[in-house]
Amino acid sequence: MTPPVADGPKTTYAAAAPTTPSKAAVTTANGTHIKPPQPTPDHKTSDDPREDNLHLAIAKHPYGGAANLRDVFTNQDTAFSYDKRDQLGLRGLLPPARQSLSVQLLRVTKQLRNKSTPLEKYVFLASLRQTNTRLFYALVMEHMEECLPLIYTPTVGEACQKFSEIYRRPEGLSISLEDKGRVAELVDNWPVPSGAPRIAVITDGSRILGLGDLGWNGQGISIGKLSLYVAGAGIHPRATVPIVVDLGTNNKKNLEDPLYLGLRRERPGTDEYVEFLDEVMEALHAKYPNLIIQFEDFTSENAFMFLERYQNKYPMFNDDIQGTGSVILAGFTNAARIAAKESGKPLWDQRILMAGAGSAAVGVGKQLLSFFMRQGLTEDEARERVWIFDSKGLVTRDRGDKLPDHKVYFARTDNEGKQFKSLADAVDYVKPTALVGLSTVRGTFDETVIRKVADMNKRPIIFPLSNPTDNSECTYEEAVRFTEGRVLFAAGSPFPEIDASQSPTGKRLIPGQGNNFLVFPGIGLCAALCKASRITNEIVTESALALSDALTQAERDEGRLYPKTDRIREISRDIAVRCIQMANKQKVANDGGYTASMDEDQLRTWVQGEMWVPKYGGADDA
Ligand SMILES: NC(=O)c1ccc[n+]([C@@H]2O[C@H](COP(=O)([O-])OP(=O)(O)OC[C@H]3O[C@@H](n4cnc5c(N)ncnc54)[C@H](O)[C@@H]3O)[C@@H](O)[C@H]2O)c1
Ligand SMILES: O=C(O)C[C@H](O)C(=O)O
Ligand SMILES: [Mg+2]
Repeated sequence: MTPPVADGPKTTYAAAAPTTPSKAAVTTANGTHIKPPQPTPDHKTSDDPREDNLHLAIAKHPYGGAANLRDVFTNQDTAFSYDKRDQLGLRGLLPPARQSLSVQLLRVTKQLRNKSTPLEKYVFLASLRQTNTRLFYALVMEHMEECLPLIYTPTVGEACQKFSEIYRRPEGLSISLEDKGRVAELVDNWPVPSGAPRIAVITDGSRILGLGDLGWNGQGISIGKLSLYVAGAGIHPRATVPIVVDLGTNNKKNLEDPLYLGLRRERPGTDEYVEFLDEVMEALHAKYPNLIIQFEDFTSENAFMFLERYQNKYPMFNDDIQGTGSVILAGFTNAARIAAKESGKPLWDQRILMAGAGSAAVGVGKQLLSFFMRQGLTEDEARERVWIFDSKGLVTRDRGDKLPDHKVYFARTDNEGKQFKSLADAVDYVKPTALVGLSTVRGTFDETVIRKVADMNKRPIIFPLSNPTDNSECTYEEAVRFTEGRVLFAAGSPFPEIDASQSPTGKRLIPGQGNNFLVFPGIGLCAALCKASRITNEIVTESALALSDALTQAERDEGRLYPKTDRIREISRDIAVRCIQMANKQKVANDGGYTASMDEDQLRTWVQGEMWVPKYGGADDA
């Protein structure tokens, strides 16, 4: 993600030999025999030099010497062999000892653990990524559960709030409104000598987690999400582009902060905004036609507007609407199965009350409809089982305020003129089996609310999903205490487990983390590998079903609703496989029939082989 050395000739790349399953001819649905396409070394579907696959092998740096130490992708630091040191002119530029990646890992793990605050750890990890990318990813992958809350929620939230203050080196692409009319030039400046970037995460910084408008500082979110694409789905780090579109900020604190690195102006009106985003999307797509663009942390109205505007035009998706919808559908399905089994009620007999009516809540609400519809309910019957509640109360058609478009679909018409201003009153009225929190407000699920839902249900489902941790509608400890340990729980940010000795049930209790990071890497991996021309709603729903199916019996026995996070690569691979199959079914895969020609096992082997692994030597070596 960090640009390579700015001066000197560019690093050259060559594609590594891909792993391809051996295949004989296959019979198509219409009975003709086709030989699977013989993939070129990088599965190119055209001769366009930008159509590289995920393996971007790095050849020797032509200028050698110190350039190899400064290029974050080729740097091996103390692991450079003595031969390589001679070959590259590195003698004398490194300490005499030669150490392996595993010894380097011991050192950086120690250095990480010696930092006292999460933010210091974040800065340490960012500096490592900006110095030796492979070592950074090896560290993150070896200690996934420890590093995830540092490079992602909750610490990434604090990092974004202080992003200008903790700035060390530029990372990613910053496209500001002042670049209007010349965005293509900026995109051209992105340093990828050969091979194309495959995944971009783009934010305008206007709604970072539950922390509001952070302006340019939101770039930390794009970087954090893409780190998970690499660590969690094996996208090559060189193939990722974190983007912030800086249109100014309405955050006074930032505007008055002398260290703030973004544009010092307030945000423009919608027309200017849309015109600018159109230019950005056109420029990115023109240069990189297969680039998958993930929209992240836009204010809800803009999130919906851009999804509608671009989803049938570019390979893009909105993570907060679609990724969140998918991950919650998966966890909810798993929770509902447990609740139904223990209560003896039918699986579809769920009533979901959502606190929050923004992009995340409406995205989740819409995705949850497919849960009910798979049980045989019609769309209208399914919709009747979802209530949304915002800062003004239960969302009804006759509440008296003008509802934005995205709330209208779930606005109730069956409330007989009654309005419900407090969540506790809404709980009495709705009698929910499940509470889903996407309100950004800590304490929304207070003791009264949780106890009411606990009284109504044998196994209440409570998902406080707002991020970061301080914005979570309730803590795990509270949910457990107020339900005597009966809660089926998932939160957006990680919460600690409850030890058997502290647990009201006498058993160890494990909270779920219902966060879109469990699905977006797999969706993106699918789209990048099959060169999807669109990311359809069906692909997103398939990612939820694949995630739900990924839970093992051992994980179910532990009471988990989601797979363990240290299995993220396996999960992303399996999600990618199912999504590629769906992409082929929907004819949006654009790889010349290559992935369509494989059966599921072959596809899994191939996807696994395409996933980048941080190591020295081999294709990636300097
Ligand atoms: N877990 C995940 O994977 C995930 C994914 C996406 C978003 N989120 C989180 O969801 C939150 C919301 O995101 P968004 O884009 O929808 O934001 P948003 O600001 O558009 O929506 C917030 C909604 O909450 C409502 N609200 C405010 N105060 C409330 C209260 N006291 N009670 C009930 N509702 C209240 C608002 O009226 C609004 O409808 C953020 O904190 C974000 O971090 C989590
Ligand atoms: O970034 C996250 O942790 C999840 C989600 O996309 C959010 O906006 O909160
Ligand atoms: Mg988000």
